[in-house]
Amino acid sequence: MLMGLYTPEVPREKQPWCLRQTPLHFGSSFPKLGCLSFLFLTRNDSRMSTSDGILDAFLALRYGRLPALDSQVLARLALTVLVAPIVTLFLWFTISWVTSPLRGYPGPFLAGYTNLWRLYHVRTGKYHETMKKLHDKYGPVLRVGPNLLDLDYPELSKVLYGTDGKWRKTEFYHSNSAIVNGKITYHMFSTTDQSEHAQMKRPIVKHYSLGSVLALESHMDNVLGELMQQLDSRFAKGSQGTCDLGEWIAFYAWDLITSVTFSKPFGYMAQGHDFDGSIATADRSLDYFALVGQMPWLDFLLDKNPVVRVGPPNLTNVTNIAMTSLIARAQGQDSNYNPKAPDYLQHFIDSKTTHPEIVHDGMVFGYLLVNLIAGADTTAITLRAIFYYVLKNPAIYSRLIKEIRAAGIDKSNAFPYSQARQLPFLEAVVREALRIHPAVAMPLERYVPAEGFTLPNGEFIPGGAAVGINPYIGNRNKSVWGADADEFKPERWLQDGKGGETDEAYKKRMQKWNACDLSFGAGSRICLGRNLALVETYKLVATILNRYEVELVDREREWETVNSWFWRQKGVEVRLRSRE
Ligand code: HEM
Repeated sequence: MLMGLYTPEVPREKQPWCLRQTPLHFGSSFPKLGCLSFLFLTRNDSRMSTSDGILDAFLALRYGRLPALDSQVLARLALTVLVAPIVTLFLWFTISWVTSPLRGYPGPFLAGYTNLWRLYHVRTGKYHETMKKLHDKYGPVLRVGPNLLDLDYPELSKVLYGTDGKWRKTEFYHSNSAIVNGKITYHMFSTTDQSEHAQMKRPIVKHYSLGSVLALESHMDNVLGELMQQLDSRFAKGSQGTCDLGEWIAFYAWDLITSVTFSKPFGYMAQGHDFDGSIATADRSLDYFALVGQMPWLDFLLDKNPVVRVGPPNLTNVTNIAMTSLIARAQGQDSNYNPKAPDYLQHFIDSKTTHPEIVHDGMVFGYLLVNLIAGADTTAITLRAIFYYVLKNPAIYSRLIKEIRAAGIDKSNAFPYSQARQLPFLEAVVREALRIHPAVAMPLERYVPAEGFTLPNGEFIPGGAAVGINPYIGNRNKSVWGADADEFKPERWLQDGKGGETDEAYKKRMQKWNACDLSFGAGSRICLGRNLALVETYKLVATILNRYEVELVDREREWETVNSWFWRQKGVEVRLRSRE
């Protein structure tokens, strides 16, 4: 019977979308199983046997002929219609579980049985911690879903996240999409189609190179100027209240991304709060994305259904700003724009001319939204992690201050990137903060290519199974980073003078670590904005610490973190004093 239900001849990618979300070997059998459950539930009724009652009901539907059903039969039919889906689901999950090729992989029983298990753990906001404990218990390969393995093999990053595009993103990413002209439209981050992705990326990728990002430095300096002015007047001079630096970092990151994108800050720093609620709404959207991604078909029920839209919340103001800026610029009426200081909007509009066969207005709009949605919170998370860990460790703080102050940059100016980038301890701090607190802390899911894959421990994963490395797990793997992998130790990124590490050995170690560090992802889907994020980060940290003495209000207090794909934090409260 099982063989009859299984239809391996239908290629997985040709199966209906919702069935592709199911355990890989059993997906197309769901409707057959449903019919079987229905027949099973109706089998013993003397008055509505499978051969008469169901036939009658079928004829009624097909030819409009009313069957001769009495009330008992109708009650039985109604009950069956209600119970059949439940029985079907139960059978479906059970048979899938029993016959799954991933069945031998270790993990909690429920995880292998249903994705609801993962959905529950994502909902707690502590997904990464649970997974870390489970890896400690079960080892490097952990079954976290009927068709998903979480791998603690950071050395496989180059394979899973290669440049050949063979390991396709899973449908986890699909809910980050919109319906445009009646069609679901994905953007560069959410498309799982590698050729569509390459086509989207080609026209704009050069604008994210380090050289292009540095051409935006004047925008960044303006934003830093505004930040210093606000921090001076609100916290560092006069009545000295405490400053929620974590919150101000978010204002900075959002104002900066809109400045480099539209030549106009959102205005969070000027107003001193999330005045339009967009920052909070972005958090809610991420909550939706992280949850629904565990069972992607939910997005069709909650967001893409034609009747009532339930979620995620709309980023109305963000989309409005993108739309009005695009229209004003296209009509030559954008008073914020200075042609001598180009911005992303101009680059995107120009790409319509350089790549007319690919780029249209809808894509320009998509590029703008990706910049705003992917570029602000991620950078803010990294900056918060830097300040939190540095301020918690007085020795690290002193060493960093000494290095920054020795550069001799006037404290009333924004720190130039060219100078900040030459500070080795600052670099070590940035890299360590990205390692210990990656902005993305859930697995970067990919499908194993058709031929399958053999793990370093010799186990084989069949093609079509989903796997992922979670940057949080990989970045704390003790065999790569050492026994102290859970500690914040920037020195680990420097050449070990005391241990007598040779230049050659240091170079080799860095090569290995660079290949294992997934803080920005890797390969063809590596973070597009990493240069922008790093330039922003170096400049902000150096500027603030050059200008102010900063201390945590309570060095013993832990911050609060919530993991919704982005691992965001709350509570970096500081006192600021302008340096003499
Ligand atoms: C410190 C800050 C940042 C961190 C830690 C970060 C992290 C990441 C990670 C881990 C991915 C890979 C996701 C995956 O493979 O599933 C990613 C992708 C991406 N990031 Fe970032 N990001 C940061 C800043 C930015 C900025 C500033 C931008 C844009 C302005 C940006 C745009 C993107 C885009 C477009 C993708 C998708 C790339 C693709 O699929 O081709 N990110 N980021």
